[in-house]
Amino acid sequence: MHPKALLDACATLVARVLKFDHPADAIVSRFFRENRQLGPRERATLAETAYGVLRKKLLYEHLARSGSGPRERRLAILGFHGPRDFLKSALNEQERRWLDACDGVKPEELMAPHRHNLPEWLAGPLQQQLGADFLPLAESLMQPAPLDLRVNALSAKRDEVRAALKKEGVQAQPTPHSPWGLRAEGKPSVNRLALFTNGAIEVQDEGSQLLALLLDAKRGEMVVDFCAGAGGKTLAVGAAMRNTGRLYAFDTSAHRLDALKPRLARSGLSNVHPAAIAHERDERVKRLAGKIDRVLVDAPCSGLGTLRRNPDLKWRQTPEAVQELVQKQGAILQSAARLVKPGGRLIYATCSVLPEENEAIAEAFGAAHADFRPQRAADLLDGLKVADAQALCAGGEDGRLYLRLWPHRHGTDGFFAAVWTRA
Ligand SMILES: C[S@@+](CC[C@H](N)C(=O)[O-])C[C@H]1O[C@@H](n2cnc3c(N)ncnc32)[C@H](O)[C@@H]1O
Repeated sequence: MHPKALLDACATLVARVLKFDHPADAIVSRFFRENRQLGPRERATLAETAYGVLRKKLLYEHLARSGSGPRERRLAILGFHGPRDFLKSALNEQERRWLDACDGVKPEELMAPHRHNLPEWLAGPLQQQLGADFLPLAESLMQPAPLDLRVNALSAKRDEVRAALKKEGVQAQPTPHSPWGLRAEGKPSVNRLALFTNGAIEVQDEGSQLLALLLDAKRGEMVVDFCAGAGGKTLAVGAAMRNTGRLYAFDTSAHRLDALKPRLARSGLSNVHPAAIAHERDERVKRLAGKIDRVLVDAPCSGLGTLRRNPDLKWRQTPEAVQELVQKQGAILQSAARLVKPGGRLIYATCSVLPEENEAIAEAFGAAHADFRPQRAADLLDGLKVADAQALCAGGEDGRLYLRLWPHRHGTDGFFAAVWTRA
């Protein structure tokens, strides 16, 4: 495709994602369906340009004020993902001069919002929470996430999968903490590999893998993944159970559970029982009360720990929506807790970085449920031989209570988990 035509297409896509009427990934997929002639490289440029603009929206809007021509075109130029020479061949002389001037702006000359690129309602609390670590977090949230894979412990060994990937031209390193993880170099498309279609690998952030590991579900147990969605964690838990016992995958969205089915078929698991529930107090939940060994509540949340993958979320979320989620999270955790049998384990997890969706929910639950004893996540991870477990945790008197993962510290999405045992 000619550079000029590609830049025009980028500007069109940027205009669409900036409407925020749908999630950015859905808008990008739709754009590709409408433009089937686009090759893989062009698609990568288009998607990364749109995501680049979402990641640095405040900075680019600030710089775009000084340019000329349509605003979306200026934003697409600033966020363009590709060689500078290629981009410049699509620009007129005036645009080239303007881009050079923009490239010359030094970070120290910028105002804080143009450096962190977060909405004020989010920047303030994060700054308060993190202090000097705020800017490193903001910077890490503007980077694309690496491609993490989870090796299906039921059917494959990590070293063998790593060697097989290498033969396919995919270089991958073992993830630092998850025993099931491989971090691929670059952005290889793994979906067409036999390793993927035969269920030996799934795409899953290392942080998600650690949540499933923390549940430590054993052979033959009764386990509930209360908010299973498309089953990312369900699949990891089912494999950890060695395809024995019974693993219920609940979710209120039948549509999301449908997406679990082909993944289940690939995985070779037959111990998973997906079930759509009407709400967290569904009859099915009541029938299983007090019978379950391990319950994972991967609660619906703001998703603000996943901004590397979903940069549009920072512009689409609102403080009001977070408050609604907080109510929901408390209610779901309380209902799901009823399932746990005496001696059983309960985990509350989110992929948010906000204390109100994390520690506050865990503390309120703990205060109201004396029969649930908090467990130190770091002790459990040590027991599972996870390297540097202490460094992955925070909270409690000794900083070992909660799993607390951060992109700038751990290279994962932002995750939180609290663990209890029922007395
Ligand atoms: C964070 S996502 C789950 C992601 C999934 N565990 C995974 O690893 O891929 C939260 C899920 O909670 C579901 N959900 C929302 N309200 C719920 C409720 N009241 N009871 C159960 N699930 C609910 C949503 O449909 C969504 O799929």
